[in-house]
Amino acid sequence: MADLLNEIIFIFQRLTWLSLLDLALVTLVFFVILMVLRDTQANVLMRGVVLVVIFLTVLTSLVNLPAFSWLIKTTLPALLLAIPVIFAPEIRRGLERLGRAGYSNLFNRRDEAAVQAMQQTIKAVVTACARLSARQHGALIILQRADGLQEYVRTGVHLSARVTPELLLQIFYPNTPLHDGAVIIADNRIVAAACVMPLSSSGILNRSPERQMGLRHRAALGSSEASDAISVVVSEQTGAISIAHNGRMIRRLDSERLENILLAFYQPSEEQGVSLFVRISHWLDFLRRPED
Ligand SMILES: Nc1ncnc2c1ncn2[C@@H]1O[C@H](COP(=O)(O)OP(=O)(O)OP(=O)(O)O)[C@@H](O)[C@H]1O
Repeated sequence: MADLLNEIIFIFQRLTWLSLLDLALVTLVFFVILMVLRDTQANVLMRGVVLVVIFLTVLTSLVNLPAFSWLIKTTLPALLLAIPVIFAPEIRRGLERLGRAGYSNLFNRRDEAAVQAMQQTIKAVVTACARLSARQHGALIILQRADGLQEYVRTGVHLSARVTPELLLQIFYPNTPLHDGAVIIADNRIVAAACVMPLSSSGILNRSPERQMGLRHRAALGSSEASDAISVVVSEQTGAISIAHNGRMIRRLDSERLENILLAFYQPSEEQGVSLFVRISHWLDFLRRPED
């Protein structure tokens, strides 16, 4: 312990402006990495790795374990190299998001027409969901945000149509050619129907009291894990409307709550409020669940 303290004092005594700049650059690199990995599964792994590295460094500096130290020194770089390989898709998405955030902040001032178009799209989705729910017609609607969904659009039937409740009702009418799969909405257009979305592997739906949740809900959750899209799902069995975002699902929404949540997601200046709002909704949903 005394050795460690001496080492720390030794390091502080030798601090210069240059070494401070050196430290600042390393901190900046870590900051950028964490920003890129924010809200991805790689972030959780990264935190785990950092904790393990800190723990092992402290352990090997406190206790003299030569063989163990050798093992750590030789395996750790390989482990660090493996992370970008394992999480290549998440890192790519994070970098894309970072690039787009800078671009949209600089050049994308939302005009009134864009806001109105977005509100109309949300209204159409909400109206369609309310009717689908009343008829107990299953539906899965994916609202694209910053992350592109082209790879999933390719799995479905290309449409490029205006978003209207009538069209959504028609698409999800049982036993019609397009009713199986998801509708993807991007830039206020229905770009495709009957799309195959990624299934969630997080197991959240299995851990929930509602074990009957099947593939449609897993696809809704999976889409929200694989991108920043918002999934709206109407259950064929119960007519219940749910929203999935960022790997979380808010269940049993009425039209008003659905509309409020969707509108909140599209208010760029209220990012903080959105997450708080969604968290509160999620919490209320959790509290309500045992009564159902
Ligand atoms: N990967 C997928 N992408 C998009 N849609 C899918 C996918 N897998 C299944 N679906 C849709 O989900 C339907 C099957 O739903 P299932 O009954 O298993 O789900 P559920 O979550 O229990 O929903 P519901 O409450 O509506 O029955 C399929 O007919 C198909 O339309």
